Amino acid sequence: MTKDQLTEADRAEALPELLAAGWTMAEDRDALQRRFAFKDFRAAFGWMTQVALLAEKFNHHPEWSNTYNRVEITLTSHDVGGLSQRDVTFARKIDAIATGK
Ligand SMILES: C[C@H](O)[C@H](O)[C@H]1CNC2=NC(N)=NC(=O)C2=N1
Repeated sequence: MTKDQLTEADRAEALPELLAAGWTMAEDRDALQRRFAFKDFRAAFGWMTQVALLAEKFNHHPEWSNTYNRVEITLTSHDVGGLSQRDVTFARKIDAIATGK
């Protein structure tokens, strides 16, 4: 997987699907953000635990915060200073876990 920041062509290919799924582009930086709401804290933290294990497996880590049943998550690649293919892949996997796929 490339270590580079996404090109315009990469973005045109990958972003529409993620934006349709509920991700938004951060206003102040090259990053993807999404808010998730779960039934309760247990469900939110259980999901976070699965995402944390995934993050360790892929050595790609989210910026996130949790308040009771809500999680706000930001994906960006610190080493390239913006979005890389790793963020796209991670976002898709995160969505798959959240929807139980
Ligand atoms: C040393 C280690 O490989 C780096 O710190 C990794 C870990 N997880 C990471 N996660 C994210 N989102 N961006 C990075 O640049 C990054 N770098």
